[in-house]
Amino acid sequence: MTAFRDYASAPPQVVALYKTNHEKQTLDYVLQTKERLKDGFGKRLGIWKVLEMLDSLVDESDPDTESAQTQHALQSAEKARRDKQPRWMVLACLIHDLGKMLCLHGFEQWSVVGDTFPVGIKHSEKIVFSEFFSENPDSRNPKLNSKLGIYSEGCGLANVHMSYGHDEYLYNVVKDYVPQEMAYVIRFHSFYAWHKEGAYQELLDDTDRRMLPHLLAFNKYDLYSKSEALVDVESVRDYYTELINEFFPAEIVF
Ligand SMILES: O[C@H]1[C@H](O)[C@@H](O)[C@H](O)[C@@H](O)[C@H]1O
Ligand SMILES: [Fe+2]
Ligand SMILES: [Fe+2]
Repeated sequence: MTAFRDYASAPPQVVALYKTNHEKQTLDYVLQTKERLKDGFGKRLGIWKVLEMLDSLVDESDPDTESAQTQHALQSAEKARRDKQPRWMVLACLIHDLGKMLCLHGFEQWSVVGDTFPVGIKHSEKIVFSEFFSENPDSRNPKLNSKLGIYSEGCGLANVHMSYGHDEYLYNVVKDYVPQEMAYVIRFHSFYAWHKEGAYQELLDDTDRRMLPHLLAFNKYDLYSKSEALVDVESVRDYYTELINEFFPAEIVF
């Protein structure tokens, strides 16, 4: 593998996913979906169990991995663990994509995976496949298509509606159990137009500036672990169940 995130030569399913995602993720869609999932699916599950449930889910938006999500989680976490990252960071790596279990509840991949972006504001050209926003109805609404849109300068990303997907869903599920840094990394890890490309500076507040280094440290494990050897699940199970138990009760509501 030569480079990660090479969307210029991405396979057709990646392009198709982003086309649908960019056309359908409107402010209305996001508000409705947040309301619909505000209490999740009301199902009590253990974190490790959800991780195992993802062992046949392959992310169609990702040009860099054909492995199932259970492996992606373990590869990211193992890389962070080898680097002696704090325990919260290793756990963040392990669970950050668990929100993809939305796919097991009938959500189509365009509504679950891929990079995220703010809605209710002009779409930045720094978002991958930004040309597909021409078919998003919000692009034709002058109120939603200006420099600040529905937001005010420096309002902070916590007050911005992001396109809905695995990040926002999981943030909502885990936010009361984990440290702020960890919740933040989970919520914004797919917002590459900001954390990698520097777009949307006008929305940031001090919390966002304080959290950015954690997000960038995390991103290294999320992205650059994808070409590594597969992890033998049984050999790391005890280590990770102990780590999970340090932060979470046996079951939480998904
Ligand atoms: O294709 C990937 C994948 O869906 C990741 O889970 C997400 O966090 C990334 O932003 C995206 O580029
Ligand atoms: Fe992700
Ligand atoms: Fe990931």
